[in-house]
Amino acid sequence: MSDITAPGIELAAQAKEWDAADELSALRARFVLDDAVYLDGNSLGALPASVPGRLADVVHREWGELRIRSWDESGWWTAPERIGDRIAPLVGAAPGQVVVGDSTSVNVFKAVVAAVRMADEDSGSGDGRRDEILVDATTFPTDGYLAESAARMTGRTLRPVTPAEVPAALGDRTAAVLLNHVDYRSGRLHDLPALTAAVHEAGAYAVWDLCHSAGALPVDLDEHGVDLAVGCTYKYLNGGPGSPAYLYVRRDLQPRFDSPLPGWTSHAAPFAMDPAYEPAAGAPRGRVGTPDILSMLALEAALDVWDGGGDGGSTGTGVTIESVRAKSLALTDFFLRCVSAYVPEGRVESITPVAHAERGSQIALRCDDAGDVMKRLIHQGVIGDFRHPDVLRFGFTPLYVTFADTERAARVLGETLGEMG
Ligand SMILES: Cc1ncc(COP(=O)(O)O)c(C=O)c1O
Ligand SMILES: Nc1c(O)cccc1C(=O)C[C@H](N)C(=O)O
Repeated sequence: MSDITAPGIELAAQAKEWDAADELSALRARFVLDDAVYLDGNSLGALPASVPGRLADVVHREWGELRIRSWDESGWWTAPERIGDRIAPLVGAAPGQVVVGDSTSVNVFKAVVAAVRMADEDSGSGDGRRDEILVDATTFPTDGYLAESAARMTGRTLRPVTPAEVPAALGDRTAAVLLNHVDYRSGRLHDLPALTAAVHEAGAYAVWDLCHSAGALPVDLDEHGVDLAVGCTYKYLNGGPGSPAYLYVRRDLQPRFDSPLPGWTSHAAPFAMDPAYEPAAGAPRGRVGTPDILSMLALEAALDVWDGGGDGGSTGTGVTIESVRAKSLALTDFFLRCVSAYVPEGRVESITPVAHAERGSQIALRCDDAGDVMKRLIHQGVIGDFRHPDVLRFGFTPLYVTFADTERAARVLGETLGEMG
């Protein structure tokens, strides 16, 4: 039914030209995709083609045949820190500072409590003089819930403020600040370097949630002196549903990282089974219990996409986060251009900033009847998601989303809204 208009022909031709010139275009073949336009990688990344074979090997050989020996011989025991070191370059961290495990929610709790304990240690007496935790008032709810519990447990007050209000809210009462790098709803990218510097200026600790930025844009944790960071691996890192999250603890803070969940796998000598707890050195201090090996090794295989692996390296494509960011911005710019060409005037309003410095890798459009609109889009093979009460969210994963996908998504959106009147 699509009646491509003159601007439509021009946009479709433009998409074709950019796809042909795209240095990342070969990567799409490394994912299991169909004819649908998949713009929900900011919720659940697509399946990397390397994962099913690797998981079958883990199940049949490593578990089925080697059984208990795999903890050593197949490297299961050290998987959390080994895979942490695979994620580290994607978030600008030198090796030895990222450990994989648990959910983002659990890691938020560990990081916020540990940050407050460090603030207590700084003030000497541990008397709770720094009695406030600031939290992003617009955060994905789990971070707010966990920060509230962390505050209650450490005897602090939780103060929700928007990221823009953080500099003015900081002071000598602030112990820790929990922020999102990219807002899950609007797609707004917050100024991590400036906000981290402001938190430090106030003598407090910065905890960043990287769920919506890691794998989509440079984070540069080490360069900006971030204290602690957490993030999930099932969005832009394509680790699979419920794949384990990660925790970054800056190297010089590791000896002071006092986990509120000191499980036995974070012990310096776990197999000594010592009743007295002695924390491991380095990133493994952030571990809790037995790692979830199946999910973790699926994630490890998924990360092959980044280093030209997954196909034996035959394409030899080393993917840089900078090239991913450049394509992400080109895709979201192009989507906004196509939306203004195809969508009836005034029917949607972008709540994602136009400025590149303030944009993550998604476009969020405010739209009447957004829930109904998204159902119709999905029915026509354009998969985004709906966020209550009126937001259409479209996530752009540069590893597999094309410019042709982008043009088609906007065109179908325009047609759908045109039909709905
Ligand atoms: C910013 C942010 N933090 C945390 C989470 C969720 O964490 P968890 O993996 O613990 O469900 C999400 C999405 O689910 C998120 O978008
Ligand atoms: N983690 C999710 C899940 O288990 C089920 C459905 C959605 C999710 C999500 O990741 C939601 C996502 N963080 C968001 O930005 O809305």
